[in-house]
Amino acid sequence: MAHTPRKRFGQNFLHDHNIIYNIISSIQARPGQHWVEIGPGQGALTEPLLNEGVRLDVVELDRDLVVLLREKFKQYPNLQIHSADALRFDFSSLAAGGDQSAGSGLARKAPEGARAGIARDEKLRVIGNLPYNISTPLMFHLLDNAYCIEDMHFMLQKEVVDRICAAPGSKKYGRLSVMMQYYCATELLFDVPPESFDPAPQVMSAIVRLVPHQQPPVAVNDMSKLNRVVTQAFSQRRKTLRNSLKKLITEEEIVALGIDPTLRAESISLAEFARLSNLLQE
Ligand SMILES: C[S@@+](CC[C@H](N)C(=O)[O-])C[C@H]1O[C@@H](n2cnc3c(N)ncnc32)[C@H](O)[C@@H]1O
Repeated sequence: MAHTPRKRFGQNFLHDHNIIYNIISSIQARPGQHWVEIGPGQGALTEPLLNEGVRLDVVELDRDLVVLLREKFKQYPNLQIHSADALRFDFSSLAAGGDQSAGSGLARKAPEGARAGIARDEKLRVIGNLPYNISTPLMFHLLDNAYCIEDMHFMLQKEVVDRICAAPGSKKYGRLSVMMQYYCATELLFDVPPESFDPAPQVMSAIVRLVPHQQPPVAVNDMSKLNRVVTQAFSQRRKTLRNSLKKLITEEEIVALGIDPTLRAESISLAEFARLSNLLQE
């Protein structure tokens, strides 16, 4: 039976074969790799991925779609379908060694005491045409398990991809840019127009590639402090640092770090935010 797209689950199904082909070409899936797809829907990306010979776990919230997927892909032994909310799903349980290992030190909740690392070819490769309303929390949830993730490819609102990839000095540069770039190398691959989906969303979409860093790109003593400084600085983005951060850091302290306190948050690099955050007491 045909499935009627459900707005509450952010269902905009991809039907443009050229876009599907471009996605599959750019991700370079190889037989034997372990992939995870979030929100497989009716299987627009699932089928070509399975045909690449990968091992695939998919996580789908809509139970009707889970039934449809089980029927449609019953001949594929390389597919595991999880009827679950991706926001609560324990992705580390899928990786080789489960939650026993940690490597980069970048996992937001790296398993305690484990430093051994996990081999590159055992890491998960993640893909998803994400429901736009949960895309940001879902990316941060996945980054909790960055140590077991090789890379992630997501279809997101183009506006969000632009913000993730923005460099200092750009109007789009903000909290999401700084925090995502701390965890990952980010790259916009290509744009996807609304008519590629059914139903067509109101906005342009784009594909982003996120590759978790093996080592932190800058030294941050405490991620919650980095988050606090960045949030505070961008909550008043028109103000200079000496004004926006005055409750947290004095002007003299900013100067002592070699940072111009008359600059605005949008010109401050990740490395400078890291140095500012390392000054915070509590
Ligand atoms: C934008 S659609 C993409 C569907 C399909 N991948 C495609 O490209 O046509 C988003 C999918 O994510 C599913 N979804 C929504 N919220 C979810 C959640 N919290 N966890 C897992 N899947 C979810 C929806 O049911 C839907 O299948």
